[in-house]
Amino acid sequence: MAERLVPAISLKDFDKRKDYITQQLIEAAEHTGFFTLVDHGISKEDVEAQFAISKAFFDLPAELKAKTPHDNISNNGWEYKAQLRPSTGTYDQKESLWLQRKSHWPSDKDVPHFRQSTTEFMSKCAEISDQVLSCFAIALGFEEDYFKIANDPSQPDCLTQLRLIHYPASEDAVGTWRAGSHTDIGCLTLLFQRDGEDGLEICPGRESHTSFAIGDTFTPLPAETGPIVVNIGDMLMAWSDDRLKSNFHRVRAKDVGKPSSRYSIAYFNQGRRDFVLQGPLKKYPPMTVGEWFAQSVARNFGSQAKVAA
Ligand SMILES: O=C(O)CCC(=O)C(=O)O
Ligand SMILES: [Fe+2]
Repeated sequence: MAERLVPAISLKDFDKRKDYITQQLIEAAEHTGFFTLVDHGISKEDVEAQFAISKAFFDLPAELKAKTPHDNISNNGWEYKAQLRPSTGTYDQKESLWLQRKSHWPSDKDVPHFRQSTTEFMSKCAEISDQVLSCFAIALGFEEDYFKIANDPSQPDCLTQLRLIHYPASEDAVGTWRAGSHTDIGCLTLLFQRDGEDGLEICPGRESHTSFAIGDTFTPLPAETGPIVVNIGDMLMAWSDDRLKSNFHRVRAKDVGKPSSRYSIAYFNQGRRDFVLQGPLKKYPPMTVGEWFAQSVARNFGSQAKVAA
């Protein structure tokens, strides 16, 4: 394990401080890889409320969760220990619910206020993502709203998703991978954690030397309710002509004792399917986000051929 700096970047007074925030974001993205956002506009209470909604869903009996089944084509819905990781050769020890604005949602009868609260949470995540991505757009030499347009979640072809995740407590989890090492396929991920539910470990893309960072050095990133952990995905790496590297991360069960449950929430900015993706230096040929995704899924998941972050 290595000590690594994970800078905390404040989004306070974003419009007034945008130039300075842009400098901080690009410095962090180019050098440390991971960073956290504070003063981002989602209160700690709102994050806790969203986690409470997530827990209420995962506490439902399996037959009620299965009313929102996972669909391999859209990658939306509830999956239980179904994500096979090439890095570990085993299934991640977790269940998750993938959502898009227009996907199939759990009913409010099963989880009161689920849809409205979660939709509002997604909108706030979209606003924060737009702020960060507009800074990256400027630094990369794109128009300021380039990523906002490329990633507009109100458009029907937008692939952006929210993922509620639960790693169940288990007697036999010691030494297992709750989530195997990977980079996210999309553009930019906002990750919410809860106080005390550690397990996330990171390895910046710049410091990894193997295809899944196997054998590379990882650093634990302690869980805290409030700050948002941000990581760059493969799509933004391609879109920046590899200037901003995607970052490896994994979730490990504790080595001793019974690991308690862990909840996390990830918001994946994944672009609009029909948008043509190309970096400002044109290092790679132009390709639609949809084509790029299909290639990336085949590379990362081979025969399992399903979209997963
Ligand atoms: O639960 C976490 O902290 C990580 C989740 C994650 O990496 C993913 O879903 O891609
Ligand atoms: Fe991830």
